[in-house]
Amino acid sequence: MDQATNDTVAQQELEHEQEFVDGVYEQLERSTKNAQELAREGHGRAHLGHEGGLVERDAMVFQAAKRIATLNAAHEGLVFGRLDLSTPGEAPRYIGRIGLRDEDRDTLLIDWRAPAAAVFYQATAADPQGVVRRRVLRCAGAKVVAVEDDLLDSEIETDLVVVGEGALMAQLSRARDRTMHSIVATIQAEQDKAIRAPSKGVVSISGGPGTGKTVVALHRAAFLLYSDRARYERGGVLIIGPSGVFMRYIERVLPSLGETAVALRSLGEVVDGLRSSRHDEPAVADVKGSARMAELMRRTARQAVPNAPRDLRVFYRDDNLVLGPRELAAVRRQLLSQGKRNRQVPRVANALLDAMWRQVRGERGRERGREEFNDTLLGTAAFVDFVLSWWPPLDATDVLGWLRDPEVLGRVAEGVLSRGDQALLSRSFGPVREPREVRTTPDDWSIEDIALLDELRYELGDVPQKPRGDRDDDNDPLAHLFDDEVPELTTFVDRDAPRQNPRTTVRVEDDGYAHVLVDEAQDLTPMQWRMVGRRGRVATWTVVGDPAQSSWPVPAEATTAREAALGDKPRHSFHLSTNYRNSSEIYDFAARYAERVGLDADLPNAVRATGIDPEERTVVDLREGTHDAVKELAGAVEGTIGIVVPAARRDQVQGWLEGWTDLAEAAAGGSLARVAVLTGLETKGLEFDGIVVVTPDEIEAESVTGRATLYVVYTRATQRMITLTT
Ligand SMILES: Nc1ncnc2c1ncn2[C@@H]1O[C@H](COP(=O)(O)OP(=O)(O)OP(=O)(O)O)[C@@H](O)[C@H]1O
Repeated sequence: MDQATNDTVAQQELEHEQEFVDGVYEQLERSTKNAQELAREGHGRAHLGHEGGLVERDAMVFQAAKRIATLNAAHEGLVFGRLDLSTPGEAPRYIGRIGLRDEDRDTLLIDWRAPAAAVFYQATAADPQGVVRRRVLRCAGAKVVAVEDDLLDSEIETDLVVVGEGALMAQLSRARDRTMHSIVATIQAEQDKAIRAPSKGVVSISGGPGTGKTVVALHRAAFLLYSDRARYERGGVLIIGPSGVFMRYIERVLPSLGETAVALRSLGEVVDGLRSSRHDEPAVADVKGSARMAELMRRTARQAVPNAPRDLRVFYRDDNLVLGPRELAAVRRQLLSQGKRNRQVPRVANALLDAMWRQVRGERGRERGREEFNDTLLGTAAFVDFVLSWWPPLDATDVLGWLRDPEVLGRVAEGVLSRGDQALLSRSFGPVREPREVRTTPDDWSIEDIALLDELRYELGDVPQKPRGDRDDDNDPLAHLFDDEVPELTTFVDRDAPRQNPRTTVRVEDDGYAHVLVDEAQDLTPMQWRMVGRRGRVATWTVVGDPAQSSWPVPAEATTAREAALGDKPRHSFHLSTNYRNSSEIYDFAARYAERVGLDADLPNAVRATGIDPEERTVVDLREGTHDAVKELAGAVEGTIGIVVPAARRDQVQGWLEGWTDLAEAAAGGSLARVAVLTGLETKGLEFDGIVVVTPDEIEAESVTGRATLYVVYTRATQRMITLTT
């Protein structure tokens, strides 16, 4: 066929597909209207006047709202695939982001996750699995702009035409914007296997940079929700990634696949009510992340409250009752031997009463009996105040704050941390604060502290919930402490604690999920594995990572913690071997670096060549050199540009960038929005069309794992990379 004929054929195919796609969008409109109608009808049920009507209403409105959300989310690129099969007379199958039936309930569009769509991803020329032609439709909104075909079975006599250059290459060469996109149209066979792996135990997905680990893991989450919706929607799916920037980068993928029932959390946001985006400096982070901190937290959770009263004195009838430090220490030990500290809150008063009752010798006191003794003391303000300040319900943030006192830190760190490590911790926590005067704020905590706080939450336990209904008040002299009628003790937790401390955590028993997906798993510290592990005790897991990109200095310790978190669940491993991100020139450069510095890297195969090698420049003036490099890239690439800098230069370079007005003019759209300044660690998981690496040797020297970080940096660019050395 000559070129003109080729173009005509391609045009005819486009028009033909457009007709089909138009029909699908019309059906989408009808389905949305039907769902809205259902929602309205559901609301009507509430007027039926009986309770069943309300239940029905809730169920109908809920189902309708879910359907409407799915239909709305599916608009962009709704139809993306078509399969022509070798079975004579079988109509082509169209594949979409969601499944759709027409008014006669006949299948119009197959959900990409359905078994009938699997061959779309798995068929190859070597093993066509009954597929003659696979077609990818590229759409802009509802308009079909291109079709890309693969003829898989050339043995079969067919009049099907084949157009396009290949969907994958077209997809890989596109300009990058600030968010990750779904790859439903071009999932590759090895990726598809990991996505559709059965939901048992732990699925680990490994592979070098840019092999699609993140995007595959997200599609797997969507697949699990589709294949076992009741279980995963009810139990929840938790997705953990390294940073807030990364979470924002990936957050659109799942909604674009029609899934919204997923919790996306960075490592600084895993604990409800706490949020941190600040890392400690590497040396401090190494101490805080180490498994030794578990013992330190255990000991801290058992310390006496700083500034708590040291003795309790009450005069009862004829006796002067005194519990001094020794007696109080014995009561403390006895309470702690019965379980977690906060769980003992309802028992504290009784334990103290027991210890004091033993001192009642006077006849008048003995005669009146224990019950009256209890009533009298529980009605005494001094006693109640003592209970509250000696054994208050504790929040993890308060308890971690105790370590600001070097004396407390020295006590709990004895034999666990060296003096040098203790000094690092002290410096990071800052000076002692007056309890209850200067409260801690969320900004006080680093990402590394969040895992310590979680450890403390579990060590402290929850204050038992107020017993309801089945309380045995007669036999439990303290049951009334949990009754609304005794305001002081009850409302301290309910009212004062949340007001003074907006970070009061929810109960630990609410933490579990049905599926936990950990991305960039090679970077979790042992303490973070403990934190994440607690969320997935009964969950199925997907664990994604590349050991060569790890910035944790003691891999063996992290492996042990990871194994403990995953327990004895069965494991299934998948390995991805093609780098879809970097041009082959850029990846060759990165791979050579990895070999040179002795990283044990898993080197994937980069499939896309651009003919442009990365450039290593030596500059006299770094500011000017950076400016010129960014300007050059702004002209050369359409999408995002990353300026990667050592942490110590971040503010400086950010300042330069803000002053470069000529760059804003040069950048497309007259804005610098597509240019970002990041540290090496912050680039984890992200990608940019162009990268300027400012002083790579300084990035490498920044931490003991600086070489792995620099390798990560070298594998972020899709099109162009310039390194600058002075
Ligand atoms: N089958 C595919 N079709 C189109 N694009 C793909 C495919 N697989 C991966 N990509 C693209 O390749 C890029 C890299 O993917 P991703 O970020 O998931 O890789 P990764 O293995 O997690 O990388 P890293 O470990 O380096 O952070 C993304 O832009 C992704 O959309």
